[in-house]
Amino acid sequence: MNTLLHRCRAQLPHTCAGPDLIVLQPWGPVAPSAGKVPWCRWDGLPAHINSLAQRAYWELLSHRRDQSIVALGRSGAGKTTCCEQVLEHLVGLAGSVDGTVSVEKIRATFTVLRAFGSMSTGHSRSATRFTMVMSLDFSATGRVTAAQLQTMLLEKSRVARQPEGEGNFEIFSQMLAGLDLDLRTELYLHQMRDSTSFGMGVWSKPEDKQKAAAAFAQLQGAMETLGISGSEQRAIWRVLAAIYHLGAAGACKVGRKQFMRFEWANRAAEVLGCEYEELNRATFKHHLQQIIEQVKSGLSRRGLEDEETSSGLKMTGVECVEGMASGLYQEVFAAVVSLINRSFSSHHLSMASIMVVDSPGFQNPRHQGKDRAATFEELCHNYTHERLQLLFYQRTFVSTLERYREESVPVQFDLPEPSPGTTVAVVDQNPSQVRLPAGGRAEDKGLFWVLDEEVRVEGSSDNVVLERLCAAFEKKGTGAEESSALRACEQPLQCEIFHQLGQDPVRYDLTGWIHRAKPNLSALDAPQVLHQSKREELQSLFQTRAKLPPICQAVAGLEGTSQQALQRICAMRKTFASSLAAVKRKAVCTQIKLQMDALTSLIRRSQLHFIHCLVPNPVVESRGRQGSLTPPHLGVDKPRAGGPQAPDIPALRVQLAGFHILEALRLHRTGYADHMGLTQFRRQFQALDPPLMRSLMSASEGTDERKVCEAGLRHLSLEKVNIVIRHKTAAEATHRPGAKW
Ligand SMILES: Nc1ncnc2c1ncn2[C@@H]1O[C@H](COP(=O)(O)OP(=O)(O)OP(=O)(O)O)[C@@H](O)[C@H]1O
Repeated sequence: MNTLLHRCRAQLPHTCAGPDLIVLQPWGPVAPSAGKVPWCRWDGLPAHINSLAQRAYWELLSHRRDQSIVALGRSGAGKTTCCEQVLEHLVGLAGSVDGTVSVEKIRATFTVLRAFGSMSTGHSRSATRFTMVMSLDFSATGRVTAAQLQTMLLEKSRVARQPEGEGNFEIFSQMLAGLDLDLRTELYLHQMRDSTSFGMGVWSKPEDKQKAAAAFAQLQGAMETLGISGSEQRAIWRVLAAIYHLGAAGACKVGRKQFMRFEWANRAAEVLGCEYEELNRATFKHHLQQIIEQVKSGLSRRGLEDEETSSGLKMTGVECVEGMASGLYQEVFAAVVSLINRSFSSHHLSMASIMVVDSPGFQNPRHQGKDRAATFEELCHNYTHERLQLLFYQRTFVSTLERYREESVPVQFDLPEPSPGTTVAVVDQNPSQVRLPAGGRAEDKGLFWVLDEEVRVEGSSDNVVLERLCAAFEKKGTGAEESSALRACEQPLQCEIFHQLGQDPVRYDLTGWIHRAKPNLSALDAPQVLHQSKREELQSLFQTRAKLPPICQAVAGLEGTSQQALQRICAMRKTFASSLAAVKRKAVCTQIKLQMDALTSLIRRSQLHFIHCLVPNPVVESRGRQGSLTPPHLGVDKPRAGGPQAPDIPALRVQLAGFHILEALRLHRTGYADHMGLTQFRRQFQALDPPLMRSLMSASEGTDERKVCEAGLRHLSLEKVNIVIRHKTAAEATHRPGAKW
């Protein structure tokens, strides 16, 4: 038997509501003095974000349970800034066992991550383009023992292709502006191409180039703080320079697949420390590359045939070069993550961890006043965001109501509708893996599955993908628009997904998506080029990645020595192992879903805290666009003046409603804010009244629990505490205090 004590809300006037924290940026998406964030609220009180960090820390110490802090919100709402602040605060508050983890190193990590993983977009000057979990491990005495960074879902295709008006990863412009002359000459960057390569090295004003050079100096300082040696840094610049040369080399658009400008391709090979022919083969001649590898590893011809079939549509020369560039970038990014982890690793024993999760924010071109439809990459970021939102929904509403029901606690509250699961299903529903909603059909697959299937069908097209999607998810008839999660637009190959619980629909253009879902064999061959480099510094930097199973290639940070780190790595690998067939098929879209599954499986067992970041005054919310259904509250066009602006109330309403914030507050007020098991109650109140605790102890061994508890609580003047007696669930029965769930 297990007694649970519910504290009434009336006794807890200061507890936080369902959403742990709502952060409102005072200055809008771009700070007036970028870099110096005014960390104060409207009323000038100290920022609340530190209180949330503190609460997670105390929960970790008192329950000995892992904690996760997840930031949610639109792109540019301040999630990364919040995550950095949380981590800095935790490290400053708890202190480190031996100085392995320090506030300076956390800052340096974010400087490095911003350079390698962010870019300037219409939403933000530094928009994150990957998802990360930064874990801090704590000892039993509450000090930080180690940290580990894991990253996934890097938008690597950005290296070669950017939407109009948006930039490449910041590191390229920083490096091209800031490298010293000697290194520049060594890497053949002293003489740049007239036209830009992959959109790199473009500065609209001379000051921008100066700023980029200053940022590069800062980045080098941060890398030194993290113990990244000069030779490791040079190895990184070599790969980045090679990507630049590949962009300059380009590919012939007609005839044989080959580089268009031989001399630039030759430079790429030289800085990578390989022969031109090797690079040429890895980029264009995958068939030959596979034969060589299979002869080396002694595999049969059968495996080769599978590979050929899985390549689906034929790749063009341009796609080959782009794939090689993005594959190289993924490897360099992973190497940077593992260097950061090296700097934070230790062998000290840890009790539990706090994981901080940051991901690219929700994005809709309409927020920037743009008329274009969203891209496949934007869909992937929106999917990531909604998967995390679904976690919030399940924790805040589904689990809480389930607990009330199990414990027969009367609470008048209906599960809010719709759930973020509705739009998540449009993207990743697989009828063979889930119970279908009423009326659902076995062939109603989500976009990712449809794309992975169609890419293997000879002669299939984007149109077929859209048709299958509409047949599965578009509802027709009266009132369909309110309940549908998707609708086809008037424009060809376009559809609208009703994200954010229908509050913020995004119009997508599916042109070329079937090509996006195609495994890019050049990208898959890129690691080989690095592993076989003749340059020692490259070899030593990338050899450790060579030992990783290829299924985990897209996830970085799968190295670590401490017990906590190994547990996290194990949780991630398990997810990929569960869908080995898709991984073997190199199914691109399924792997996006698997990366998200890996992230959720990592944090699901921990106690979750959410930070909802809101943008108070988005650039422009556009009115009634062609082909898109704009809710009336979005139809506000506002001129933007300099300085702080008054908040845009309709836009804020959309964000609040899109998160179910008010419902979460309502459940918090009508339900019971806190609950506590008998064991924990005993631990917490032991010192207050030892005789009461003794009687509670005996109560759990068979006497009338309720009466003893009531008497005891009266004695402690806690009459409003609600006592529920119930049998332990199977999970609780196997749970040992202090052990992980
Ligand atoms: N509380 C704040 N007040 C003012 N400016 C802020 C605040 N938080 C963040 N900013 C600024 O807003 C910009 C975007 O912040 P940040 O990169 O943290 O957003 P984000 O939500 O992580 O965006 P994305 O999802 O695109 O990565 C930065 O220039 C940052 O300096």
